[in-house]
Amino acid sequence: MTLLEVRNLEVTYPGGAAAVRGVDLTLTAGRKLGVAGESGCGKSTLALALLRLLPAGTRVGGEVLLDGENVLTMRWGRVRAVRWAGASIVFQGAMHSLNAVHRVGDQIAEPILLHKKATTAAAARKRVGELLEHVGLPASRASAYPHELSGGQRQRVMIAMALACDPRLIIADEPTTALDVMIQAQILRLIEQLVTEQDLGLIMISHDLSVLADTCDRLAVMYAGRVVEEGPARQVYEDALHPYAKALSAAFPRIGDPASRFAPRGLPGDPPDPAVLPTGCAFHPRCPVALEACPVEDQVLRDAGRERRAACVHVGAPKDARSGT
Ligand SMILES: Nc1ncnc2c1ncn2[C@@H]1O[C@H](COP(=O)(O)OP(=O)(O)OP(=O)(O)O)[C@@H](O)[C@H]1O
Repeated sequence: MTLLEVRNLEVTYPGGAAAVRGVDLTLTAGRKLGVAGESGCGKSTLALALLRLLPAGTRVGGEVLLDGENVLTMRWGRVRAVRWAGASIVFQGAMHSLNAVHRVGDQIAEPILLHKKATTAAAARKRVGELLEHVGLPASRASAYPHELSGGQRQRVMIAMALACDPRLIIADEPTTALDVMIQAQILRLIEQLVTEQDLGLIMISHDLSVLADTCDRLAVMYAGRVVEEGPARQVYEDALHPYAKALSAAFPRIGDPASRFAPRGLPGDPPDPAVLPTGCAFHPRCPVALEACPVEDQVLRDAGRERRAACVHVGAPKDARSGT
């Protein structure tokens, strides 16, 4: 069953930065969608837009259908009910997301009481203990302050908090970026396990394509606010169709491929300023296979077969148009 359907989502910040442009995404319960791309491509903006967490004055268009209800047009009272209980976000860097002066148990209990998942303090404490154990921490850690926990433990607390009101969708924005590799792997396995056990939907955001390819079923690669490629995660990672997705995946060394370890290929140039985007395909100034038409014609996602889509003139184009300039 479709859990989340994003249709033609557009986000423009005050000042004119077009951070998300015409994004369409679909997610089914129990499935994991990765969203990848360089810093500034609009990943976090997309996550924030899904739960209407963007700053006042931001222009948002399109539809975000969560269990069939459009989050973008619902009343604020309903939005507050949907946050935590319908969908919740795990942000990167738990130290900044947790309040340093409150015990972590009290912080997890807050949404539980607010959303009436427990009506007494004792029942909320019991639920906090269960949640902590569920994410691999002893219930007794509820009395700890954030600084008394390791980075991995704090991120487990954030995950427990995200699960507190039994959401159907978890949005994890760089959930392991601040952690060392061993702990990162543990947290990723935990998230995967919880998603499968509880039949949740997961949107995981990362600049690291290899992490997403390992964790997710499908992968969407963003560039300048647009999804430029979307498809089965391993295929997009190992055999990308869009030149940007190809460059991004080549930037990560592969286990078992010593050549790629020593020669990661970077992409020249920087992503464009979303307030002043290049004409045509926004990737054309950096694209190694741009054609004459690319500065003129914008590209949208096109069906590329085998459940894959890409927004490139070379995908689904007639053969004689495929020679690069
Ligand atoms: N509050 C804001 N006001 C104006 N512009 C913003 C605001 N927040 C983000 N932006 C701009 O929107 C664009 C997308 O930012 P966003 O944080 O969504 O990218 P990202 O892909 O998540 O990057 P990162 O990986 O660095 O978090 C960037 O150019 C950023 O500068």
